[in-house]
Amino acid sequence: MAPAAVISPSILSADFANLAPEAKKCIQAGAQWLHVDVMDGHYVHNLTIGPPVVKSLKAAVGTSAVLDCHLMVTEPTEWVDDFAKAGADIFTFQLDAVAPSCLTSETVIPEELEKAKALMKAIKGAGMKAGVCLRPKAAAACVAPLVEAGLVDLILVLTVEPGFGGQAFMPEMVPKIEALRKAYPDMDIEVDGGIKDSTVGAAAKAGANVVVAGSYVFGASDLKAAVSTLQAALDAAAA
Ligand SMILES: O=C(CO)[C@@H](O)[C@H](O)COP(=O)(O)O
Ligand SMILES: [Fe+2]
Repeated sequence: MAPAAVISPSILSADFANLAPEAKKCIQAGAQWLHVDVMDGHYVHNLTIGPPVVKSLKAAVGTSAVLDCHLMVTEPTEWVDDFAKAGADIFTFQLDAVAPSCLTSETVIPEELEKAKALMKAIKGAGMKAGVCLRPKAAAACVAPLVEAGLVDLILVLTVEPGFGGQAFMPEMVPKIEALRKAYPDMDIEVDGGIKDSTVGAAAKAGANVVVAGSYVFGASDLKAAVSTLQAALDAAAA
């Protein structure tokens, strides 16, 4: 069965002084997940959200939304337990943070592959779903041994360089989404970066079933209409 369509607004573009009401507005508008961009100032030059904020967000939304945590950090392994305790549902890490060979080769070198596998086992062992993120330069083929090992719950395709919201969608990432959907018909494939009314169709038609959108959703004059537009594009692609 094809995986369910999901909208995951990125709270990076929310008003952090009003995070709980902003999150609840998204849920009331029909969003099923909330995307939490975690940046450590090392992997990318930005500092955002850590476990205390995830804990408060979880307390505010309970089980009404999945907390979809996207970790752009240099040492994801160090954060598994803290995010699990805070209430993260999905822990997605940058594959190149643990396996930099994915940026220059279609095959991850064995030592790095073992590190990625150990991390994913730890994520699942801590009770979270394990996601693997491919930044634009990371080769799609590199996820194959991880999927074959049964460790991948979600593949996130970044359609911008990591670090900031509000960047332009990279259309050259569409073939990567298509290749992953062809290889993994039942996998949650998430697209993240520059998603709005004019770009969501291409990502959805290529096979993404989970769409992240930050500046489009929180910058909209009508947040509910923005979420509905994204949902309609996913529904049209699935039909
Ligand atoms: O992970 C990232 C950026 O590194 C994203 O989740 C962005 O925060 C999405 O923002 P928009 O491109 O939708 O404004
Ligand atoms: Fe993200």
